[in-house]
Amino acid sequence: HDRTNFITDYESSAIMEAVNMIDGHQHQMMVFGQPRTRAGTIINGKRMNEAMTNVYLFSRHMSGPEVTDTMTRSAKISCMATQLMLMRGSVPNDGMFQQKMSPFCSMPKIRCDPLMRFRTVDGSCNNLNFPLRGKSHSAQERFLPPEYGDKFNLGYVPRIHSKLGGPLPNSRYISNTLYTFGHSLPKSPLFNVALTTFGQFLSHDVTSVPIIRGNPDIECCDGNKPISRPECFSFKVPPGEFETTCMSFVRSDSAPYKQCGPGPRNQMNQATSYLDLSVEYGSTEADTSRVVDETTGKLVSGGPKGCLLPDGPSENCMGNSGCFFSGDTRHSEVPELTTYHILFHREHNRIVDILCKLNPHWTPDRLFQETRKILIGIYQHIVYNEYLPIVLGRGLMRKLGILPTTKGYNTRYDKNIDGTTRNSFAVAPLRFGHAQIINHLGSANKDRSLRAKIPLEQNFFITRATRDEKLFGVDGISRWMTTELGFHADRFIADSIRNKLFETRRGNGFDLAAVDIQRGRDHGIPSYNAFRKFCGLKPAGLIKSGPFGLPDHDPEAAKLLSTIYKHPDDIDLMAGGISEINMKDALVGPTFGCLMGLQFIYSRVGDRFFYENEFLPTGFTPVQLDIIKSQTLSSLFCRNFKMGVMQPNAFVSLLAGQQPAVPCEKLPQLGPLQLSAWKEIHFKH
Ligand code: HEM
Ligand SMILES: [Ca+2]
Repeated sequence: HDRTNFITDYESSAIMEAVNMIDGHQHQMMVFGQPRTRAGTIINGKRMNEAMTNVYLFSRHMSGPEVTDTMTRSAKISCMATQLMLMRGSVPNDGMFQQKMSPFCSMPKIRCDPLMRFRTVDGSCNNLNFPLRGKSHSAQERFLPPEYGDKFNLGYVPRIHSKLGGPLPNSRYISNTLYTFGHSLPKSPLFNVALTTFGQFLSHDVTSVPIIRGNPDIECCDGNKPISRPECFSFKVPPGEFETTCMSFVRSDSAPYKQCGPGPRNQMNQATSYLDLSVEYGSTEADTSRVVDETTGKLVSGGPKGCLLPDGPSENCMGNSGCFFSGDTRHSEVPELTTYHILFHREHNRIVDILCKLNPHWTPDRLFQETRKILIGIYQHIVYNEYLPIVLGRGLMRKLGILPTTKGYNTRYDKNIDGTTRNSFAVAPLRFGHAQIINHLGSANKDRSLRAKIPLEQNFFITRATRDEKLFGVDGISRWMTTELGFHADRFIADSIRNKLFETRRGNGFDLAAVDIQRGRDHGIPSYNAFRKFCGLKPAGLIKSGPFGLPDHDPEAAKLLSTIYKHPDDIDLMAGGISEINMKDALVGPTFGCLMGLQFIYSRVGDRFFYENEFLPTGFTPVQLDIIKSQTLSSLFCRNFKMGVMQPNAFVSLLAGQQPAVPCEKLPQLGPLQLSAWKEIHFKH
């Protein structure tokens, strides 16, 4: 009994001390109630890097400070109190710690309604025993415990140390070496920009990690000099490559782990982890109420003819062509991505119109929910039936048991599986798509001939091309992106994002490939070799190709890795994974394949509302399910854009000569005839 009291004292005093420290610091960081000062403006006589504005647009806090700041505060207090206790030589007791943290813990205690027919907007209560699993604004899960650089491994310092002592190699140096030297196949022989961008759309559905915010926006470079403050992790770039030799990097924001237990920093995911089109519908009730017209159940539209996304605050985009609004704030990162947002937006509204005629007695809310459920079903089917078989290979999908059947139920739900997005998955394997990005944006005519073409870097967060119906517009862009071949998914990264990401003038941009590596270290992601072992793959013993070295790299990549890293256990997951030889019939190597495979098992098996589940009334009836399973992405394109003709497999370019173009009428339909499976027999009393 005495001992318990003794521990209680330690927990309480560490937590109280942490509260004072964090609140004091938070106060310094934020001038509450003041208008936000954006990057690019002049502060203390100095102009901040304008391209930072774009970084803040991309990695911003999607919800108001009341959501994220309280969440971050709890996480910081937990982490700091853990550190204080460890410094004093006491080990935190989980239960006691959580109990003492509860007044400062902003994780909601949720009660679920087991009879709830539709998935919640924020992902909570998907798992009835663990309501917070996969919920928006919570910490990502991990495959492996973090490896940070500070004494107690709590995340105050990112992963920075080599196993042999000294620092890890510089991220820009890795990018300059590994991502440029050698011979790339210039373009994929088959796959188009629509495949690349679908990956981005899906990424934004499952992960959205904000960077730490201050007011004014945090600057992490002072000219050539990296600024030393806890929020910063800037890195050097060689002279002459960018305007300055400092590349600004702000660390990711954190969220409490479970109910604010003791432990290291864990990064926050603002999106719901589930494949639930939160990109479109939002990840909080507040977001959803902004995108839905509650008088009709439709999504609010905008644009001159009312068939684009609604207008959003112009400060959320660059340029002077206005901004849009959608469930995810990154909608205008590139116009191809906006096109996907508009694709699903239009399909939602089209389905509402039909269901409304079939079921005139349905309320707008019922129309919204039923349509959302149908569209998520179609989307999940596209992810598992069309997208992932290309990325992971059909054979591996079958082996993992995640290939959908063509008809009927395929229930694999397991309430013990956690569908939450894994940190390392979002920071490395899922970013393989960055290698597929090409250097320009285009638009095509109905015969798929090129109509216009502009450098990609002129389009980041600029809505001009999307709105310009004459030259580009969603019709022109969708015809182009289903035709234009993407880059081969290998270790070579396009100039548009490796040297010009977010630039507003020559030289002030970013290197996304280097940032990806740096982000992995920021999140404490263990090394490539640690994940090889986790996957049951042979870890590299030496840094060279062959049986004793890197078994899944070609000699050229292995040689480059050996010039970069001192020790095989230093290799960053991103660098080691993306430079592997792709698996047969896949776009990723075995390590990324393993981690993506696992995550996509969890995303499916851990989702009680997964479309293939035989769970009524949350699931579909057999007839409804077969209609969902007949749908393809190409039919969605056809229904919502002026495609004229279309190839049956939307991701394989017509230029590949593998499939004939067919008239849209030949593709699967989803009209009143098919949707009559949703007609409800309504008994009048
Ligand atoms: C032109 C297209 C794209 C641009 C400009 C872009 C840009 C970015 C940027 C700036 C970040 C944040 C980097 C950081 O600070 O850590 C990011 C993150 C990410 N990107 Fe991309 N990206 C593009 C396409 C893609 C594609 C095609 C995929 C996947 C197939 C993808 C997957 C991801 C993922 C998973 C993240 C992590 C997001 C998070 O956890 O919040 N991106 N991207
Ligand atoms: Ca989601």
